Amino acid sequence: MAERASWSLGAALRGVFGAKRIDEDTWDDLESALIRADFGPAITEELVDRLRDDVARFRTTDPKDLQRMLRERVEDRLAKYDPTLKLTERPAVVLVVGVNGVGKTTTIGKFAYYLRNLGRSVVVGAADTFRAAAVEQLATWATRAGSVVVRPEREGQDPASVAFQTVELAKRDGVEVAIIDTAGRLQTKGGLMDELGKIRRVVEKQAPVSEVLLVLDATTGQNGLAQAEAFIEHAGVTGLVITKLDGSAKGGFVLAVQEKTGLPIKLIGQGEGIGDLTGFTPHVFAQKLVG
Ligand SMILES: Nc1nc2c(ncn2[C@@H]2O[C@H](COP(=O)(O)OP(=O)(O)OP(=O)(O)O)[C@@H](O)[C@H]2O)c(=O)[nH]1
Repeated sequence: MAERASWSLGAALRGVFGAKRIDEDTWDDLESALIRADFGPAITEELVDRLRDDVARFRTTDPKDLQRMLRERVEDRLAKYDPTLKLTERPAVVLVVGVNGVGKTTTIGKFAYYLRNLGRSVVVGAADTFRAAAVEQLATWATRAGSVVVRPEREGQDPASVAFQTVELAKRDGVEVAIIDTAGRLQTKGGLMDELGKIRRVVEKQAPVSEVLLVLDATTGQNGLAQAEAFIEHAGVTGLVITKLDGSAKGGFVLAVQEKTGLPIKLIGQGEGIGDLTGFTPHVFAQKLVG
C-alpha cells in the first residue's frame, strides 16, 4: 500500500530529518518540500519562520526536534476547525455538492457505507437527474452500501422533487440519514446555484439541512479550489470532503484548504473501494503527514 501514503512528506523530508544537524540547507529543503506538497507560499513561509524561531528558542541543532516541532505546528493548525459531522436531527439531511469528476458519486456510496457501519439507516436521493448513467452509478453504490435509493421517475425530473421525495421517505420510514446527490455541471453557474437553492427550500419544508458537504479532489489541490468557489459562496457549505488523497502528492492541500475556505474537513477518501472513506482526525493526519 505504498501508494496510499504518497501524500506523506516522509520521502520528501527524509534528507532533512535524517541529516546530522540543522543548517541553512535544512531550511531551503524544508521550504521546497512544503511548496511541492501544496501548502502554498503563505503557509509555507509562516511555518518555516515559526520553526526557525522554535529552533532558536530551544537551542537545538537536532533535525528530529525540528520534525516534532513541524508535526505539532501542523496539528495545531489543523485542529482549529471542528471535523465533527452534525447528524443528530432525525432525519439528518445531508446535501452533497461539488464539480463533476471530483468523486462525488463514489463519495456518497462510501459515505452511506460508513454510516451503515456506524449502525445508521440511510436513504440516498439521486437528485442529479440530468444523466441517467449517473443515477445508475449512484444507485449501484448506494445499494452496495445497504441503503435505500430514491431515483427520478424519468430523466431530467426536477431535482428538487427527487430531494423532496427522499426526505419524505426518510420521515415516513424512520430512516436516520438522507444523503442527497446534486448536479455538478458548471456551464451555467447561476442555474446550478438556483437549482441548489430550490433543493434546499423544498427540503427545508420537511426537515432542516444538517450538513452541506463540498467534495474536493486532492489531486488538483489548490488549483481546483477556484472551480468550487461558487459553491463556497452560495451553497451554505458546512464541511469539506477531500477525495483521491491516495493518488495525490499534495498532503499540504489539507491544511491549506481549511485555512483558505475557513471550512472544516469532515471526511477524507483514500481509495476507490467502498470502505475507503474515513473521518478526519488532525492528530492522526499530522502524524502521517510529517512522520
Ligand atoms: N484513487 C481514488 N479514486 C477515487 C476516489 N474517489 C473517487 N475516485 C475515482 O474518481 C473517479 C470519479 O469518481 P465519480 O464518483 O464518478 O465522480 P463524480 O464527481 O461523481 O463524477 P460524475 O459522476 O461524473 O459527476 C472514479 O474513477 C472513482 O473511482 C479516491 O478517494 N481515491
